[in-house]
Amino acid sequence: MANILEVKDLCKTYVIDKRQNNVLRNVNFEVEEGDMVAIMGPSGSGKSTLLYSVSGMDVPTSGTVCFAGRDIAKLSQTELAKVRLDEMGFIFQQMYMMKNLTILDNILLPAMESKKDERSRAEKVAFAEELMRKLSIIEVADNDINEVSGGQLQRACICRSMVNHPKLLFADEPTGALNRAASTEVMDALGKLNREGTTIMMVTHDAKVASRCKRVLYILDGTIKGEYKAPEDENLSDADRERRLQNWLLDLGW
Ligand SMILES: Nc1ncnc2c1ncn2[C@@H]1O[C@H](COP(=O)(O)OP(=O)(O)OP(=O)(O)O)[C@@H](O)[C@H]1O
Repeated sequence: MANILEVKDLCKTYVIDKRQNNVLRNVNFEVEEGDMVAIMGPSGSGKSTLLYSVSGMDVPTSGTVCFAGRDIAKLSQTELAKVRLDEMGFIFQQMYMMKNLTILDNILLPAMESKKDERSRAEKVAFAEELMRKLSIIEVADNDINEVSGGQLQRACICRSMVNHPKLLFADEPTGALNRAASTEVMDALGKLNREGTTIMMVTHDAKVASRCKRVLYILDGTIKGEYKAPEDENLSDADRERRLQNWLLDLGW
């Protein structure tokens, strides 16, 4: 499989009141097409900064980020905005949705903005509905955003992030605002999309969530301290997977 993301010697420094905060220090990693990677680490270790720096939402201080073979620092603002709209999907802990639109219309928004393809509105609607059916939320298509559960709303955000067929889905604490049952629904949805070929990179502090990923990168003080590969044995239970990851994290001082 080809690499969809290649990160080399990535550094990010914030300067506040002349004090330097070296938040990311020479971070190196790759994400292959079809992968599902979790970034874990203590609060303040740089997880979100890393996600934002590699997805073009923030500008690194130094180092390179190659997305689908292109160095994103070399793209103009317009080109980067187009790449982010057409080729990347984003899911956040806070589920930013437009209050005056239905769930379906919210999901359609990025498709309506995109100039990538020649799909008619009817084809875009059909695809949005297909995604909603896949993630079991088709029954709330015409609901307002305050007429659905937290788990349904986050699954709607996932549909919205998928509507332009992204090459890579970025998620920042996608289950952070959800209870355990809703969190399981969301991880089931992301797992299903990954098995169908979607590449996913997410930040999470939750080992149960991370244990559903194929790889875990552990970041501490802005440096990747270790990489965990989930066992491929399909007979392992979810509890076993979580226990193994927990043990690995404990060894790293989690
Ligand atoms: N825009 C910013 N300006 C200045 N400092 C920032 C900014 N964003 C983040 N930081 C600092 O960078 C460091 C890492 O923050 P970051 O949000 O990446 O950590 P995190 O691992 O995602 O934490 P958490 O798990 O608590 O969300 C922190 O010290 C934070 O204060």
